[in-house]
Amino acid sequence: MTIDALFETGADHQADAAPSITIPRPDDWHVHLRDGVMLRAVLPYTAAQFARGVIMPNLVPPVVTVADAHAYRDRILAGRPEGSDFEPLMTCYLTDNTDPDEIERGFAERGWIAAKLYPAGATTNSSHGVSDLAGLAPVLERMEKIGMPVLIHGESTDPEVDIFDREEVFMEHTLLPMLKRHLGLKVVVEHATTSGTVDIVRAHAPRMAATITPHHLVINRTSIFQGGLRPHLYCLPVAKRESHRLALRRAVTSGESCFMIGTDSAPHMRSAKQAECCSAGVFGGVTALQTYVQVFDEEGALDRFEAFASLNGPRFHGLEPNRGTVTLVKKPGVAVAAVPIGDEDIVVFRGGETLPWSVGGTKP
Ligand SMILES: NC(=O)N[C@@H](CC(=O)O)C(=O)O
Repeated sequence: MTIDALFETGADHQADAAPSITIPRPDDWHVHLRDGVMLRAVLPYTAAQFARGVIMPNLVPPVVTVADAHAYRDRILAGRPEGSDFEPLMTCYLTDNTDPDEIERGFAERGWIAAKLYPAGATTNSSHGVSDLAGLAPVLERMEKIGMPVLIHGESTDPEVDIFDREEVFMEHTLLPMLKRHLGLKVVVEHATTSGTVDIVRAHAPRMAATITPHHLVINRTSIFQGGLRPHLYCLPVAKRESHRLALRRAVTSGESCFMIGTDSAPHMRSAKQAECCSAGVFGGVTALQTYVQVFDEEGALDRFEAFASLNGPRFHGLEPNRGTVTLVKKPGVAVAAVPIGDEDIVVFRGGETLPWSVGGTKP
């Protein structure tokens, strides 16, 4: 990593004068690319920011077989912009009927690198998820044996549980017992949102890790209601109170290897967000790196950005870091406000706002 802080003055040198940071190209360890026209609309943004992406399998119908994963991977590769070398890392969607042999076959063939566990009904397109966690034990045992990580959407689906407590209840009642039952299982808690979760992850590292989104580092639950209801800030797990946001910022900037990028970029059409019943998901793929690096800058931790962005994820998954580099520049920039799709569009998280950091050049 190099940090260039050339505080030259003079208009001619304005671009060169901006502080910048160059790191190995980062990966997005949690991204929803969808399919069809939406895939083709959003993929260029993720491919511009990240070298690889762990592709969430919650399509309709979900990615459950090795054949499904191969076919979806081919559609992603075909949807890449000209010249892009973006590499999709596939996942499979666990259900009550998942066959441990199919899981192992996909992992051995590198058809997928991990399996995603959605408790049934927890979030968008999770109705085929796992309703009987005890019944999943043979699958988790197999994954433990072959060293295949499970990526967990960690929220209780009990409708009696307050929505702001669902992650905490899941951790206490489901995740901690699961970790005890499967002592060798590699686990990623996806989109961690609470201080309790990051403490649990720390306590179980290195076999455990967490992805943390850009939006959970910059918004809290009050943001969702600031001046009125903000549907484009609604996602699951829902943002928590300020003390949790601050704990997440401490976690990502701590330098600990168990925290990694995972944008949870989750595009929904504007009409699905600005609706009587708003879909859950924040479309953060366009402004992810600008947001993460801003947070590290604000926390005085730019020297730790490389580990979080580019090294921790590959290390957890047993992959090499990327060879190319990306340069981020402390130069104000404005991302597109929305990405058009036919007659509609998808609203971009922090799109249209002046952000203090911009993405500079990428070297393959
Ligand atoms: N994060 C979200 O709010 N939504 C995701 C699903 C998920 O990861 O929970 C989506 O697919 O839209």
